[in-house]
Amino acid sequence: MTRLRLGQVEYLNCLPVYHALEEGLLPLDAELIKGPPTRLNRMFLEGGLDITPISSIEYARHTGQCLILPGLSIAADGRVASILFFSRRPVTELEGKKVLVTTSSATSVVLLRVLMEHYFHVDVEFCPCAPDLNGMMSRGDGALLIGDDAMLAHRQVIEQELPLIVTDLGQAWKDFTGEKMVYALWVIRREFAAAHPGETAAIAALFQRSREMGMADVPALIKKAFRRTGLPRPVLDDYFTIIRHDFDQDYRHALLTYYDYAYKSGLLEERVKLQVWGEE
Ligand SMILES: C=C(OC1C=C(C(=O)O)C=C[C@H]1O)C(=O)O
Repeated sequence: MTRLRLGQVEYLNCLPVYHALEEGLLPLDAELIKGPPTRLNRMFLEGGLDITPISSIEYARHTGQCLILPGLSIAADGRVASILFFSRRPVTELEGKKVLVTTSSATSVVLLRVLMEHYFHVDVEFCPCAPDLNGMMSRGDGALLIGDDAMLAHRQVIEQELPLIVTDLGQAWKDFTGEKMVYALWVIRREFAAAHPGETAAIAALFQRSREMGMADVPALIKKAFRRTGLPRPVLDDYFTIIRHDFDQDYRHALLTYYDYAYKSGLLEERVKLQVWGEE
């Protein structure tokens, strides 16, 4: 068998799951490929990765190619702190305005579109843009950022006292639907799972173990996250409390609710069934 090619979102949200693997605390014979979500999505869908976190909206668009690894996601129950919309005016006052959306995201761009249509009731123009708060705000009236980019931009707003309103889309989604939100899922290529069932079982178990070990040593996560981003420790402490990696019934229900809205908004062509490895 050729070496497993494993994707890793290059944000802090993945640290709890990958820390033990990165540190060699668990054995992993795989090539780790880091990148922003949209790059990993593309690589996986082109066959360049065997297992990766994928934006949950991209899973829905390509269910034929993937199986979900059980018990794992990138999610939050309400406020998420890393999916943020920055605007000069309240979101409800943006009718007819242009907003910039980070090219690193797929799920959250659709989440923003759904919320604009069904919750904030405003019609805006969406333009893709590289993730850079200042550049984005110079080109429009709002900016969507995700991951570390969002957290660092939020710091900038606070430290420089920028006159921007920061809307947490996880919180807005919760206020709207009462649901949690699942931003990404770990998926495995169907062909890979069929050809290598033993390795698939081993890697699914390894991820669970790694995540348990990561969450059992939050101070180590915070130390590493501080080295990587320079974000204040209380911010990191808060983040590792609210960012979740569960995929139980509540999260599945929440994800299907999100897919329903994406479908209603014409951003998904079909209704989706979740296909989880080991449950087929
Ligand atoms: C919570 C997050 O989850 C994610 C959001 C994604 C998206 O919007 O497509 C994809 C992967 C995750 O990184 C985040 O990036 O902050």
